[in-house]
Amino acid sequence: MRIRLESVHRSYRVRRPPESGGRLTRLVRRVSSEVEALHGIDLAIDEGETVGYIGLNGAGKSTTMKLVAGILTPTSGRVTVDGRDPHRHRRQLSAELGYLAAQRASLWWDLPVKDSYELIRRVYDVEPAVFRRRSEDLVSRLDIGRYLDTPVRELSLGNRTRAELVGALLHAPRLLLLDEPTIGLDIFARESICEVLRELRHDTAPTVVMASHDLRDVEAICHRIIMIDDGRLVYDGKIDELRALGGGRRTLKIHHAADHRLPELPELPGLTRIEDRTRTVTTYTFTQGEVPGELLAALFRDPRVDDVQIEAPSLEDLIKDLYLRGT
Ligand SMILES: Nc1ncnc2c1ncn2[C@@H]1O[C@H](COP(=O)(O)OP(=O)(O)OP(=O)(O)O)[C@@H](O)[C@H]1O
Repeated sequence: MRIRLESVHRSYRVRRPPESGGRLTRLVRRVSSEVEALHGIDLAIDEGETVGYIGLNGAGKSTTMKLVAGILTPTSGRVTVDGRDPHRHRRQLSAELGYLAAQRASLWWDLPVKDSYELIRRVYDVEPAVFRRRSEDLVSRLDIGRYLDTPVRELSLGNRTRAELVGALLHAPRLLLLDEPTIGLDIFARESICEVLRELRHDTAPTVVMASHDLRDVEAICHRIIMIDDGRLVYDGKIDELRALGGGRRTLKIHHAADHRLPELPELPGLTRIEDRTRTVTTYTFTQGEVPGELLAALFRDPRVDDVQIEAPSLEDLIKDLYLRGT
């Protein structure tokens, strides 16, 4: 499905104790004010794209997801999904939408997992044979077969999230909104979820928007990153383009004996010592091609140097840079 946001603003009205006044007044009186969560967001996501929507706490990610799902309406501006207002056409949209959010349970809390799935089948009118094939496949890939008779409320967070993901995919949605799908999960739960999401691309290829703090998941699933900060868009591009922003930048990490004084590295353009050095690791950044081979050879020959690593910056480093530059 195609998502468009045009100059979208969204604010919330909040009621707070007044700034001034005695303790009693502050206890009982409330004044209204507005919190602006989104300040004019423009974005376009096309059919079948997999987008990581990232931002710090309170940046406006969940607000955007709720606008796209039609749960909220913008204060001003326009949101459309396949050309339609998702709030006004919420019923039609729900047939095409899978929405998974840590704070929003879709399965029935007191029912065994398999009964919730049967209810979903009926709500979305999925043909029994198609439903059986799809549910067996998802249940086995997410490894939750042994919990099908367990009420949802008794599941651990990891198993509940896996069960919720099956529930969100049973009707083969064309749009999948994932709000922090792997938060608090162990490595096995995260990996099985990421694998299923990755395979979707070759299967039903829905449009996927995943809000996440976890860049490993975003890297594993998404081809594009949209980054917001304090309700404003600060980056929109392919992950490969973001990596290219790092250019030939590399880090040189020298692992050495505690407090070993390294020979002074020559003053080279672009070779910068990083100040977070520990007693056993000293780090520099440099531009590829600007650290001479003989310097590396000298480091390798030094008996008190244990290891020398040259690395491209991680996605996390590049994103930190973007925040520092953009704010
Ligand atoms: N129901 C609400 N009432 C009042 N303010 C709200 C409400 N929901 C969100 N906000 C405010 O809007 C801003 C954006 O919140 P939002 O939940 O969209 O951010 P987020 O990027 O999803 O954050 P997080 O990563 O912490 O989940 C924050 O300042 C938040 O406090």
